[in-house]
Amino acid sequence: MTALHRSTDSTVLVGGPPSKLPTVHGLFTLRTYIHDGTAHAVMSIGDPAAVDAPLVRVHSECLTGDALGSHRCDCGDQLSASLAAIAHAGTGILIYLRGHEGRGIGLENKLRAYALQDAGLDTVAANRALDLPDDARDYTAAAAILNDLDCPRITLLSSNPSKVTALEGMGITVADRLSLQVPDRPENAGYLEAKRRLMDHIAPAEHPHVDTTEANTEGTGDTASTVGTISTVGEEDTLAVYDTIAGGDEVVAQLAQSEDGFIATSNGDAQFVSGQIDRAHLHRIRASVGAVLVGCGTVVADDPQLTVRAVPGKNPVRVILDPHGRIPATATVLTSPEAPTLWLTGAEVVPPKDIGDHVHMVRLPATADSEISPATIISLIREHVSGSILVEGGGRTVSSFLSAGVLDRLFLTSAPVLIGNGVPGIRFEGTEVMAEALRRPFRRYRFGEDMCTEYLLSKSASGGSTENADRSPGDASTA
Ligand SMILES: Nc1nc2c(ncn2[C@@H]2O[C@H](COP(=O)(O)OP(=O)(O)OP(=O)(O)O)[C@@H](O)[C@H]2O)c(=O)[nH]1
Ligand SMILES: [Zn+2]
Repeated sequence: MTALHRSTDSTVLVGGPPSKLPTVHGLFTLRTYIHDGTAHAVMSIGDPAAVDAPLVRVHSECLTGDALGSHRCDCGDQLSASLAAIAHAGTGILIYLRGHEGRGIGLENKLRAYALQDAGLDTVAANRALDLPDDARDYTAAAAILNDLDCPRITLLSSNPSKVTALEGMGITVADRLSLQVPDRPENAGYLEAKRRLMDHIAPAEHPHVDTTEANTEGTGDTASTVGTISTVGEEDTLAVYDTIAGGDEVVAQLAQSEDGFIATSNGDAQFVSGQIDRAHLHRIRASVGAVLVGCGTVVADDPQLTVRAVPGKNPVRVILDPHGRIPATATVLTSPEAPTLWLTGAEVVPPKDIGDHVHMVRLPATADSEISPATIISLIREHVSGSILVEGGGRTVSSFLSAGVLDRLFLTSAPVLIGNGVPGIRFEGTEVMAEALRRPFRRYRFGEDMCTEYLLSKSASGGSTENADRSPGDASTA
């Protein structure tokens, strides 16, 4: 890299000296590149020139989204998702293109366009009403910078195919394009929809992209070396585990809890412990199973729909474990026919009169201590539904299935929040000796801010879907 360069279009490109930039995502190197009188900021990690097709984000300046925290657009989310992805990869470049504000029309015009959008126009129509181009951005500087950094072949983080075309038109090879996974926000849903409909932006698949390259290596429980990750980029991969669950007859559990082990506050407020990616993950599991089971406490507290909404897919049969008929007649699972409901109740429970056709009451066997074993419940469900079963909540139900040893797989998501006291997540009678505590092969995924640990509890789960599982620390132990 030199301080003075002639770029491809013979405009002078001047690179400034690198300095350190510690960020929430990690330590980057920052330098400016002045191109045609505009200073662009270039952040990098590692030695991008040394790898084939490093991750590159070519980010268009957006004062409102990047700096002011606006949710009108997805720029701020894309910026931080790309920095996180680059930091996670350990190598990559973010080129922050100044002068691109408002797709090149400048801040003042963008705000004029916003005012028109407030009055009902979409993002393209608003530009046109102002006699401005749909997209006035020029990527010459980005191509020149990439050439100067010796990175003419890249993996581009973007949902915009015309960015790929523009860069390729200037001699950059886009070996791959990855969409960034950013949160769904009601405030920018219309804008994103318009970008997809009118500007050919590609919607990312609504599932996490997994990278388990670091997952679960052999060792002695050294956490640093046993962390696998899901990066939030990418749309090409699904978690292979969803296919395994969909094609099998496993008992899978999922629970999201705070770092200190609670699923809700002491008032029962559970909105929202974990983030959008974990929610998409949960919906993806729902779409992969034949039945989803919750305890009556969850229905009473949350009135869940238990349907598949965040991803495409079929609704599973909803199974409510309610020995004493505690759920109200107004519960969504009883009143809304979007999916069949199996209502597991005691013999004495009288159903409401106008119960919907989608509800099938299944009587639980009478037991001496009124505690029906998880194994009995599973076989009862299997009499009515085939495929895998998801045990979704609450904490008591999931914990009892875990400690009864009937789970094949547990996804336990830990959110970076401390509730202090509240509705407990996983709790079961523990061991006195640490060496006897429950350890199993596991994989870890990063769902944005959340960390999901997938415990491979049964032999079939470990053998079935992970190459690494049988080399893991916990495999030999039992509890
Ligand atoms: N004119 C105009 N510009 C907007 C509007 N909303 C966001 N922008 C600008 O759009 C630019 C970002 O472009 P986007 O279309 O969101 O995304 P992209 O960079 O083309 O594609 P990605 O690489 O997927 O992010 C930024 O400069 C924003 O300031 C709007 O409603 N009108
Ligand atoms: Zn923006």
